[in-house]
Amino acid sequence: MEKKEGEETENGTTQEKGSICGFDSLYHLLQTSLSPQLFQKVNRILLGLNCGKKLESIALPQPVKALSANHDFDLQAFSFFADKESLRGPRVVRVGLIQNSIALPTTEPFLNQREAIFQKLIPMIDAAGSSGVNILCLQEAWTMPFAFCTREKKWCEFAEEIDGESTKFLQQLAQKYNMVIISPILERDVNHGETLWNTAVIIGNHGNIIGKHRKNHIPRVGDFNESTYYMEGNTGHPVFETAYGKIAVNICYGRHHPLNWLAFGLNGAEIVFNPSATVGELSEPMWPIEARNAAIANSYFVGSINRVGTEVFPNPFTSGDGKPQHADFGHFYGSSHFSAPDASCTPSLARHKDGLLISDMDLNLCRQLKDKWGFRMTARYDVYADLLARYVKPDFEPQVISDPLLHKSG
Ligand SMILES: NC(=O)NCCC(=O)O
Repeated sequence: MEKKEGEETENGTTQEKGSICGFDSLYHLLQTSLSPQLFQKVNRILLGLNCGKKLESIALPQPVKALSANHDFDLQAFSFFADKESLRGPRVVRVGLIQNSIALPTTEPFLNQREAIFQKLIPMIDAAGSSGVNILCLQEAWTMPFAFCTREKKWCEFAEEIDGESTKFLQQLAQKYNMVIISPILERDVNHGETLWNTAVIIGNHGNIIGKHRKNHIPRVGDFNESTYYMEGNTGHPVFETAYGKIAVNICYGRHHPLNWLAFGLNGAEIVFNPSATVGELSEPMWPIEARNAAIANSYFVGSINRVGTEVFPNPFTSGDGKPQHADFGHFYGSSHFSAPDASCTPSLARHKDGLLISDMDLNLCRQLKDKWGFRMTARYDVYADLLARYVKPDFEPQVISDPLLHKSG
C-alpha cells in the first residue's frame, strides 16, 4: 500500500496529513475523548435526532467492506427514517456520496491523470453499486485536479462535452448497477463556441443522460479563481425526476446563496447534492452549517461532498493578497455528509481519506417536516418577490428609517 504523507505534531508524533490530531473527523475525536454518557449528550446537539433517535448504522455486505479495506477508503452508512403514515407507504432510497483525492501528481500527462482517477473510482463505485445505492453523486470537477487556482489555461484541456469520456465511463456503471449517477465535470460546450461551464451531468439508471445543470455562482474568493475558466450557469434551477426521486445539484459555492437553495426547493427537489471543492482555512467552519440549514429551511435532504488532499501544481501562483507565492490551495478537507429536513445529519467522512458515504432516506420525511414546521406555507414569498423586484432596478433605495435625532445638529 502507498505510504501516507505524514505531519509532525507538537509532541513529535507523526499523524496522517489532514487528520485532526490523528482523528478522522471531529466526530471521532469527540467520540474517543468523551465518556459514552457525555458523548451521547453532545451528539444529540451535534448531529440532531431523527424521529427522536440517534441515526442507525447500516450493516453493509462483507464484499463491500473488503473493497473499502483493500482500496483504503472510508466507508460509512446510516439510515434516516420518517414517521409511518397511514395513507402513503415509505419511500426509501439509498443514496451515496464519493469523496476522493487525485490519483497522480499534477505534473503527469493529462490523459494519465484522468485515467488514474477513473481507475481509482471503480472500486468505490462498485462498492456503492454492490450496496444497492440508487443515486450516487461524485465530487465537483472529479475528472481533474482543481487547477483553477493557477489561472493557467492549459488545464482547460480537461473540459469535456456532456457525452464525453467521463460520461461514457459512468454510463456503463449506471446501467450495470441500475443507479442514477451525478457527474460534476468541467464542460466544453462545442455548439456554443467551445464555451466552458462547471456542470453536473445527470445519468439515469439505464445509462441514459437525463440532463445537465451548470453551476450558478462562481467564486471569487481566495485562490478560487474559477471565473478565469468557466461562465455563470444558464440552466436555472432544474429538478430531475429520476426513478428514485426528485433531485437537484447545487454546485459548490452556490451553497453560500440561500436563494439558490430555495430555488431548487421551489421546483420540488427532495434531495439536493452539493458537490464541492473547498479548503480548511477558508470554509471549514461554514461547512457543517450551510447544507444543514438548507435542508431545514427547504424541507429536503442534502448530500454534501468535498474532495480530499493537497494538490500541488507545477508553477507557484499568488493570491493577490500580498502573501508569498505558493503551489497549492491548502488541504481539501473531505468531511462529506448528509443533512435531513428534521435537522439531523450523519457523521462526516474522514478529513484526509477517500470515502463512500451511504444513507437510506425515507423521502416522506420532506412532506412530514413541511406539515410540522410549515416553513413553505409561512414563507411570505410575495413580500420577498416585491422587494427583490424593486432591488434589481437601478433606482432602488433601501428601506431605512433613521432616528430623526441622528441628523439633528447641535
Ligand atoms: N469550488 C468552489 O466553488 N469553491 C469555492 C470555495 C468555497 O465555496 O468554499
